[in-house]
Amino acid sequence: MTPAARVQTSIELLDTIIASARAKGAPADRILADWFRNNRFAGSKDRRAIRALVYAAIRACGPVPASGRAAMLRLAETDDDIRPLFDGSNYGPAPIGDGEAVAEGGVAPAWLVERLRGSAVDDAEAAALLERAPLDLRVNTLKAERATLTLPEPFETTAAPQGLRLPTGTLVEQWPAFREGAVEVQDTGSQLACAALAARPGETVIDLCAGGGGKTLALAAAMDNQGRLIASDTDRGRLSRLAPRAERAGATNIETVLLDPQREMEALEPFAGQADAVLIDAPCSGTGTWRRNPEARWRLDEGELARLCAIQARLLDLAVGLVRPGGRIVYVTCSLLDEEGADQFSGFLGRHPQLAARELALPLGRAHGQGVRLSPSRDGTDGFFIACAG
Ligand SMILES: C[S@@+](CC[C@H](N)C(=O)[O-])C[C@H]1O[C@@H](n2cnc3c(N)ncnc32)[C@H](O)[C@@H]1O
Repeated sequence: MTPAARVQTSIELLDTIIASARAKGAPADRILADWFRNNRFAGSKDRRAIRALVYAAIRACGPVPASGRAAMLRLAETDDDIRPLFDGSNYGPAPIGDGEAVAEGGVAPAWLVERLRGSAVDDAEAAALLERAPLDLRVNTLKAERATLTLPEPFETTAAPQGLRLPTGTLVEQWPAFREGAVEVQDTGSQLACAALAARPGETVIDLCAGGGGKTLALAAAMDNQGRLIASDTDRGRLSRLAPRAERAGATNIETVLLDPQREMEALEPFAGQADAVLIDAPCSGTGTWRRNPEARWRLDEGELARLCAIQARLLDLAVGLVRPGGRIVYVTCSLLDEEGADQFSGFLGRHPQLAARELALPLGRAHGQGVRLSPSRDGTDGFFIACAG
């Protein structure tokens, strides 16, 4: 493909991604993967270039752009290589017309920028939410140790006890160490969220929103496979991905429990008052993960945010009935919005005066409200709010 044809293809893909974001349909990654599968004439260099163009255009536009072309024109304002490719050549984009609409730039839609400012996220911190994330790994101590592990490519260690960092795009899935379960892909912030729970061998631990089990596997390793680790979620599809991952990781103490939304306690009743620790990795807006998923800014609206906040509050209250006296509840969101983090947690403590915030000794982050905030600009991790009550 010519460079101009790559730009035009990216514009058309952006049109599909924009329509899908408005309709809450397939995510950008899936749309790209489908296009690559159905258009084999695009070679690996074309695919790489198109992916880079599409994601750079998504990052360049704050609010949802009117069209893929307007989004690409926004990117062209900061990338001098793109503008000359609007040359009307075969398969390339038409020349730029006088006064043609250019999409709005910025970090996010205006209402969301306001909410971030109101959550003490300054402009530099907000901009860092859109930088490209490195690739972080966690060494799985059920199979290996960071100090002695050898890998095919050089790596740095991170502040997480078993964290490694490699350049974005490293193809770790092909490494024997990955296939054998010695390493897992996991952001350093996520690793620290697990460390905050300080799960110990022999304990009863509930990972209430386990999803595909990214954090469950880290908890199993911290527990050295000893004790009970209950992984629950309302999403059957996500939860079903946990078993093969656990097998690969050599994690043997995990029990999965599928929850009925609104009636979660029915399936969790056997564990009422039993848990030493409950991790709530709550569903949230994901503002802290825009580095990986910049298009999420276009999918969120105020109604959805309010809906997520209501679920978070309900899950926090529910966890109180699961912990034994003296047990601990760790609340985590990958968001920098206070309504999902510091304010949500304070509201929770206000409703449960028998509980108090417990101090977290994490190697990164800074105190925020009654918990800790991790941010891409200061900590080099995804954005998180993490707090512990007991
Ligand atoms: C942030 S994700 C969890 C990610 C997961 N812990 C990991 O590390 O890979 C939030 C999860 O909460 C789940 N969820 C949503 N509503 C829930 C509810 N009412 N009870 C339990 N889980 C819920 C979602 O299905 C989603 O998997």
